[in-house]
Amino acid sequence: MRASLIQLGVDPDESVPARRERAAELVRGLGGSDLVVLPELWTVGAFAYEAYAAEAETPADGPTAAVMARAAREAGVWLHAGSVVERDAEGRLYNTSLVFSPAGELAATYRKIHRFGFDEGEAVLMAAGTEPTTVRLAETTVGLATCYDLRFPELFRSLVDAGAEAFVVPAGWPARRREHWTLLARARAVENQSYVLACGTAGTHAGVAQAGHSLVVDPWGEVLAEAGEREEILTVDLDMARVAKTREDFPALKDRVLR
Ligand SMILES: NC(=O)CCC(=O)C(=O)O
Repeated sequence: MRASLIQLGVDPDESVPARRERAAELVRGLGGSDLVVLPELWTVGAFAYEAYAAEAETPADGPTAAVMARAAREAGVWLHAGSVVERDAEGRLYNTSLVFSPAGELAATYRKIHRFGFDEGEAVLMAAGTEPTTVRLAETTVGLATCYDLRFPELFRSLVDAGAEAFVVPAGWPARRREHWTLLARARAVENQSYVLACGTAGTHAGVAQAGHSLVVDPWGEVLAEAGEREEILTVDLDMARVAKTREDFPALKDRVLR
């Protein structure tokens, strides 16, 4: 599977509609990939809490879904379009990831389960998702997680139990905890003997400098590709047979005692 991660810059001087169109253009340029990934809340900015409500949309037919569905279709790729601020029928907000098929159909959504901010920001403005989610794409079972979820290994283990061979993790991770980002992405890959595709944002929004450093980690924990701090696209060929091979050669997952 050829996967491309778009480490998008979130610049407060660029309007959300302009960024949507720019992201769509980047997706259209990646037509040779099987899967394209965008970061967490790249429209509004993960830390731009005061803008969440104004930018909230519906996952099925909101402005981001419309532009991303078209981009997936025109590029002929599976598109993990990162996450948007979702508003549900009761007015609750969620941090919701959207996955589109190459036909431009919404194939999966995932509401972020672990909200960041302790007693402020996302943790109080958003409701928590409750459903660990996998999606079958390009002959691969992919587990979905978002940013802060990376700190909760039990979520990833539940995704492995549901068949995940790779995890896609869109994020808006701050530069001041970059070491944690890299370490946790590698840990989730090693302990679950799975690929990790972790796609963050670049730039500074709401006064929070973003880490960038999106990375792709193989099931042995090796970093196959890592971005710098600026906007960048990573393209990596993943040998999905390596998941089964790693699990067979070093069968630690079979030695689990606690379930
Ligand atoms: N957007 C986020 O979930 C940020 C997570 C974070 O900053 C951290 O876990 O550290």
